[in-house]
Amino acid sequence: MSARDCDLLVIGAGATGLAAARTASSAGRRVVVVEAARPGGDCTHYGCVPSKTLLDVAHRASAAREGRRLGVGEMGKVDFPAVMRHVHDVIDRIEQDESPELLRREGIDLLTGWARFVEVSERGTTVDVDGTRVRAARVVIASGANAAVPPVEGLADVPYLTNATVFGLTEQPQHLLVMGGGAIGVELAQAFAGLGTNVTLVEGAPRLLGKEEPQAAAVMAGVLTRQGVDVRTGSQVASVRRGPGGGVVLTLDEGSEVAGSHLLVAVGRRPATAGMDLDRVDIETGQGGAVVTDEQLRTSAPGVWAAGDCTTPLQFTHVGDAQGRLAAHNAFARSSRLPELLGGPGRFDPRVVPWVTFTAPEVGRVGLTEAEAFERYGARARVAVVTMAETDRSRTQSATDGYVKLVAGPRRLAPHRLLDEVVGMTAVSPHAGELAHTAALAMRTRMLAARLAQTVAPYPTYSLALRIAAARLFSTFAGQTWRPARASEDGENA
Ligand SMILES: Cc1cc2nc3c(=O)[nH]c(=O)nc-3n(C[C@H](O)[C@H](O)[C@H](O)COP(=O)(O)OP(=O)(O)OC[C@H]3O[C@@H](n4cnc5c(N)ncnc54)[C@H](O)[C@@H]3O)c2cc1C
Ligand SMILES: NC(=O)c1ccc[n+]([C@@H]2O[C@H](COP(=O)([O-])OP(=O)(O)OC[C@H]3O[C@@H](n4cnc5c(N)ncnc54)[C@H](O)[C@@H]3O)[C@@H](O)[C@H]2O)c1
Repeated sequence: MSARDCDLLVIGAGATGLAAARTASSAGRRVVVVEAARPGGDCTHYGCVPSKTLLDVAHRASAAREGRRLGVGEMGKVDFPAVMRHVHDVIDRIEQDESPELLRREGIDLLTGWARFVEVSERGTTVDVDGTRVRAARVVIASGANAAVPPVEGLADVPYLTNATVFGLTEQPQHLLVMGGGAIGVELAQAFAGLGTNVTLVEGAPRLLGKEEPQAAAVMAGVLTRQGVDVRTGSQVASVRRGPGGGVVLTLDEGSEVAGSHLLVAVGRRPATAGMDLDRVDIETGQGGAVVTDEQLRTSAPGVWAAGDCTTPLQFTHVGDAQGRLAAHNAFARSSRLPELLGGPGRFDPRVVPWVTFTAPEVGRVGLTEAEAFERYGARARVAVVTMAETDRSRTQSATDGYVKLVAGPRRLAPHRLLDEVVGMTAVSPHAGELAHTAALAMRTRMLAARLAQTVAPYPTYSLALRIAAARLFSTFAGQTWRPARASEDGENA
């Protein structure tokens, strides 16, 4: 049996593991990364990259078809196999930034195989990788997550797709059934519909995008329906069976049936923590098998940190990247008494994490929803909304679905309206993700919301809608002003 020694062993070469490995190697540590499959993980191969590429093509196809209404000649015919080749070309190009050769040049030793814990002690950790023993002073677990498969009757007996297989399609599905109306379900429903597939989207909860403002979900349900997606909310899939001529038939809990050629299961993601012998070394796991960590990303075992999708409900690449860097930093922190900037340990703060659903329009979000702000501050939380229909940029782009909503809250020690700060933003608009970063910057720096109102935004941009929303927190603009936040989830506010 061969053996290796290193300063840091990272389990998983996804976005999180690579961030940890690169942080430690650039600080001069000897780093080994163990990866069972290919470097890049879900984001590069089965997640962000293929889904955003597919959405981009679908948006182009939809725009080309819509162009007829605006006086542009007929276009937008889709060659599905060529689209999928393009998706894989993009993956291949991005994969080059994570290749084993490049990692080696960065001083990172990539070991292919499956990691299992053998022993953890104050002196270090031993991990087995398909027969090779790796001894490491410190370990970061970054093993990611897999598609959850619900215990629905008959599901195991029919062919179904998940994010791990849907981007491997080479023939266009004629009718795609999507189970789950969260981020994956909504993005891929719009992508396939834009490419010309019939799509039925079945969501068990009363509305789509359950983590977002109800108004955002209502806008997206309207947009998808207009694009031809059959949106069934409040419908649980009770059972699944093969269709008579192939394909799949879903029986919904209210008794109706819906048939399609393909089924995509997109009902959430489960931390990938099985098969690593975590219990053998007393690494605590919690809900759904997630590795339990503290704010410094320490696990219950000495010398072992964990980060990214295997630990957090915030399953995003940028969170994995931030946590991976932090875990590697903390693993070699100079003293627990020093602040992070001077080499002490840092804490992960989940409050100011933006995220984006990359539909058209995008749904960008950071911080609290209106209802969450009401819960925290009561009616002292204030809300200002600008609709896309009143935004000149949206009018010039014929993209008037959606709105920007800014939520402001009082400062604890200076509770005066003029000193309110931004505590949340939801934007449903083109480029909403970019607005989410502006709002995140305002929150991270605890900027006065009034400063956002005072900052000149170029005309005509979507950022101007954010500035006008900020202005409405303090005055009346075009006849509209702020209102106190409400607990109501009735979707009537936007
Ligand atoms: C369809 C889809 C679209 C998405 N779109 C976005 C988006 O637009 N923006 C965004 O921010 N996020 C998006 N996400 C989420 C994002 O992909 C994940 O948050 C991110 O990839 C998590 O990175 P990770 O490194 O923590 O995990 P992973 O990428 O899952 O990497 C974990 C790696 O660990 C390896 N591994 C696991 N166990 C072992 C073991 N015992 N031994 C060796 N190797 C092991 C796995 O093979 C894997 O490569 C999307 C996800 C999906 C599914
Ligand atoms: N743009 C992005 O950043 C992006 C895109 C895709 C995924 N992601 C990440 O991946 C995570 C997982 O995405 P997801 O969409 O799989 O999960 P999700 O948790 O966002 O949504 C799953 C949905 O499935 C529904 N559901 C559960 N069981 C069901 C059933 N039996 N029948 C019908 N509906 C059912 C739930 O009510 C929920 O609305 C996201 O939360 C996000 O962290 C991010």
